Amino acid sequence: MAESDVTTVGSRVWLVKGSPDDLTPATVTQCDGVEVVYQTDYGEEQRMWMNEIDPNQVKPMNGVLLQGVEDMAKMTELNQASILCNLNTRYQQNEIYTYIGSILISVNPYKRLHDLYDEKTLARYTNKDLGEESPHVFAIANECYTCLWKREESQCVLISGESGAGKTEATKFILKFISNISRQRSGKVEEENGKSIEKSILESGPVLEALGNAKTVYNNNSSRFGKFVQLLISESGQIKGGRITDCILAKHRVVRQNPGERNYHIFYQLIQGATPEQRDRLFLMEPGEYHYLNQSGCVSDPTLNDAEDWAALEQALNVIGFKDGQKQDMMSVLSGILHLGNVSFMNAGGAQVVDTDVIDRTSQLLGIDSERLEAVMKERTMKLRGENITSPQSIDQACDSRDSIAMAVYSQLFRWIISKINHRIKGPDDFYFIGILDIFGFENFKINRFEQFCINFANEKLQEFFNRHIFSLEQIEYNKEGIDWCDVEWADNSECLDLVEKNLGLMSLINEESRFPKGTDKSLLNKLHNQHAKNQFYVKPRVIGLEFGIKHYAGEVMYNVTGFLEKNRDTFRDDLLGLL
Ligand SMILES: Nc1ncnc2c1ncn2[C@@H]1O[C@H](COP(=O)(O)OP(=O)(O)OP(=O)(O)O)[C@@H](O)[C@H]1O
Repeated sequence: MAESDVTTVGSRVWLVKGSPDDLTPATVTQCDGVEVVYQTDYGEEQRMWMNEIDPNQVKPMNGVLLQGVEDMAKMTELNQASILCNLNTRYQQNEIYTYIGSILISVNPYKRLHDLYDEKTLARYTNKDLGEESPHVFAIANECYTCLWKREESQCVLISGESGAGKTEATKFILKFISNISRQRSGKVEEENGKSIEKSILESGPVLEALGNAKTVYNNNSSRFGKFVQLLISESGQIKGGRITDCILAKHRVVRQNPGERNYHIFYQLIQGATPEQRDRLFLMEPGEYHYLNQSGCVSDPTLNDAEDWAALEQALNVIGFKDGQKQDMMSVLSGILHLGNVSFMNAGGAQVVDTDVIDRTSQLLGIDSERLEAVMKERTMKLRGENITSPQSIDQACDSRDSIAMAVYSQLFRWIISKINHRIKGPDDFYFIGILDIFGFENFKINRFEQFCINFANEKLQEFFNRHIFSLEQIEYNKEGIDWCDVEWADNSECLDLVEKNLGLMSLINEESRFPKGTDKSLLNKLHNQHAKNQFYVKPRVIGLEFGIKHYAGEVMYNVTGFLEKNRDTFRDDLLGLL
């Protein structure tokens, strides 16, 4: 296509609004010789008299952008507008992947694109140099794989993006590609054993998703934990084993969810998928009858089939090698957690359990003594001069203890399952590995709580790593090799991270206030405001309420401090389990 002018119908142009960098892509939709109508890509219409068109306000779009550019590192005009415009042009052509150098940008199509991940495509990207074929997640996987030998060191794929961007799906495609190439390298003798380890690694996906993913308002299969999957590769190129490292599972979801969101998938899957005998043994009821599932007003999602997913989970557990007894124990613990949530309290000189049958069922399912369980929730025991002093708890405190136990039990179950998977897939560590890091994405809701604070902090850290890797370390390397380069300006987020994690930073103030017996969310907020109001990355709202804000690399997020101290304390409370 020829370079467009700015008045011919169909031409693509940039409309300049305000500063020269503030560009909006638009198309000429009408021109009668007197007036020109521009339709922006964002749905707005702008009219101009032909004789008043200012070349500084309307610019023809560069020809290459009209078709879309596969590698944006090759674009002469590289700014936010041209990047977005190029991604949009390609997206309209069902090209969801675009490179910027060796970085792959993926736009979530939210629909299955024909042939994009089939056998033929797998073959097309195998053993090719990066850039030889059009951009694809398989090309990145292939590059990682071949770099094990080219660079003689382990490789890592870092996947980042906001919640719902497609990180977990990308992780699965990378695993699929590497497992396919590994299979091709298999010698006959090793084939059987290798196949089962590789299958177990692939099947760990549905297990981890059932336990660690949940429906949120952004994504109906949102990861609420981070994972680092390592594939151990042999010198001859086969997957010989793997390792999964999890980080910060959002435990609070087990006991409370925001409106329209759900608890972890596995609870609903168990209820919908259990056989009648299992239902009886586990005292299962409908989701709406459990306090831990009915608070958000959402127990199902039309795009999720819990019964089918339960069947897939059972099959995955079988492939990984979970024994029947272990699966039954897992189900009992899950049902035990649900029943624990239904334990309620009344006031009679301190918290008393309303219905002891619920406690009995819970303790039977969790395999613990019912009197001990009741006592841990009703009473608080402190050691004073070597003596144990017991005092009754209020209803709120008892509910708090109940929820802490539920969260701790769930997180232990999660850990236990990951350790079982790791035991199954462990392999020799004598060559290099390919690591894939997939963590929960950046979030900015109407109301953001402690969970979002932790998630966004993790993403901010990841961004720092990315910046260091792409910009700082690269520039150091250029200097070392005496390569002539001009300074690249990049948004350094280290000061924002200092605000959160340095001495007297937000994190340490939250920890300090959590240890303070008289600390409240309000007193925490005052301390945060007093200490950091002048920090350029901190936002102190003009009207003082319950919020403070952080100017993250991905945008400003306001956090509501309600529950900050309670949730932060919960992270230290796994030791409650030790009491049982
Ligand atoms: N390449 C793709 N093709 C088709 N659909 C996709 C693709 N990537 C993602 N999706 C769709 O988008 C949904 C969200 O993707 P995914 O769960 O991978 O997001 P995420 O970035 O991991 O989110 P979170 O941070 O919340 O875990 C998927 O359930 C799927 O429906």
